[in-house]
Amino acid sequence: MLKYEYHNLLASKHIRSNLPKEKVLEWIDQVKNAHREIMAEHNANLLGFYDLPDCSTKHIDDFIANLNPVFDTMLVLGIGGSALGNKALYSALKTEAELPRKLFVYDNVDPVFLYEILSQINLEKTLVNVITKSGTTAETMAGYMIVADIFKRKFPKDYQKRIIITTDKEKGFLRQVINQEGYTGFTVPDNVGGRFSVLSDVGLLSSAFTGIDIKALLKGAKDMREICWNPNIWENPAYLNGLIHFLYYRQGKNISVMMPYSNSLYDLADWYRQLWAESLGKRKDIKGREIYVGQTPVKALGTTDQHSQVQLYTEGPNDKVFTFLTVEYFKHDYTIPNLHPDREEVNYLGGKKLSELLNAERFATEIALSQAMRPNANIVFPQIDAYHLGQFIMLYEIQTVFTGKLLCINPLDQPGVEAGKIATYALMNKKGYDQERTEIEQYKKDRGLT
Ligand SMILES: O=P(O)(O)OC[C@H]1O[C@](O)(CO)[C@@H](O)[C@@H]1O
Repeated sequence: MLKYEYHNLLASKHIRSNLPKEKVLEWIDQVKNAHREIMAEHNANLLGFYDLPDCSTKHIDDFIANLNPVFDTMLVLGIGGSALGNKALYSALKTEAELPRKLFVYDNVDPVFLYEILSQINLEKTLVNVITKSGTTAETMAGYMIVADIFKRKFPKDYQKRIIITTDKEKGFLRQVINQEGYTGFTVPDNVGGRFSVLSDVGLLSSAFTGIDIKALLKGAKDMREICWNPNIWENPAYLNGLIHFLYYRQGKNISVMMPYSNSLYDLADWYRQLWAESLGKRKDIKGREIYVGQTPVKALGTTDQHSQVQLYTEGPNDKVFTFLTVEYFKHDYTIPNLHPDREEVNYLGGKKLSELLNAERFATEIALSQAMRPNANIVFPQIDAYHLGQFIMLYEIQTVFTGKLLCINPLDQPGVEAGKIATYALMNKKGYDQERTEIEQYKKDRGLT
């Protein structure tokens, strides 16, 4: 299992913090309530992500088994929850698991980024996967229309076999496109929100395509879920970590830094950023009262950011909780040769493994932060594989929903994203947004922009 090391989160002789174990214990009743609410919502079928590890993957296995072997690349067009999990899994495993097929994810509308991707892939060998739960997201729609147009022109006879679409099972424009064009369709379950959907078809299909062991991924998630059903916080890392982050947040630690000591896990921190930010950053509580809550997630990379961020982390405002991601075993490693045995400046490194240096530096940063009274946790991956990634995903999904309960907000919605989407529609002349367009024109006038 992943190891969750939380000793540097609680006050001790090493961490002078305002969070002794006794303070955590004062919250046991609220934890029980939150647990009861989560169980009730799960029983009412509202928390679909809990059940994803039990779902059959036969449709994915069959699709991959029958796929034209010419395909060696998948291009995902999606954004947010329809992209970040796919990227995180692929980046984590592409080298460690020596994946046989490639994945590109176009999750922006930056034209140069699209050009870059299209100039690197062989269209003949590329399967396009358009992923959007709502089927309306402007960024994904724009990418879809450009790429589908290219494919239709280049492969007029069989473009339908080169594009697949993952979207709601009934709703939305793209479901109609699937039916009209004859594309193969995959489904984002109703009761699974975008940022919780990586273990559904959204993330499983691209993973299975690239060669990731999706059974192991789901098994990891399932094993972590078993642990995290437990209302006892000392045996439930999702609840304990959620509670501690919540209590620190109440003490003014507004920032949660996730710092993998592994380039392969850096995109996993990006996946976490969306999960934590979109789920917990809320203006209103569940009763509709304005509360403006949320802890800002930040990603940092060890050791790289030791030489960029750690000065701030140790001596700047004490407003952060840190989470290291550590890897015990790296499949590919190097021994540093003792190139200058008589030079003290470097001979201490000779004969050591790079992974040994990496993990020593991780531990050194833990010590430095602890000495500076900065609470920090460590999540240890015995190795980077699908099984442990599945555990990590389930751990953080449960932690996020649980923390949302403690904050008395709805961790499953994202009303704040709507304002930007509506303004974009108005600016791009989408039908039905005349009122907003008029307001924007006025705004531009007031700012002297017209
Ligand atoms: O899968 P969709 O519907 O295209 O949404 C993409 C992303 O956009 C959001 O709705 C808002 O950013 C996210 O919650 C979601 O993951």
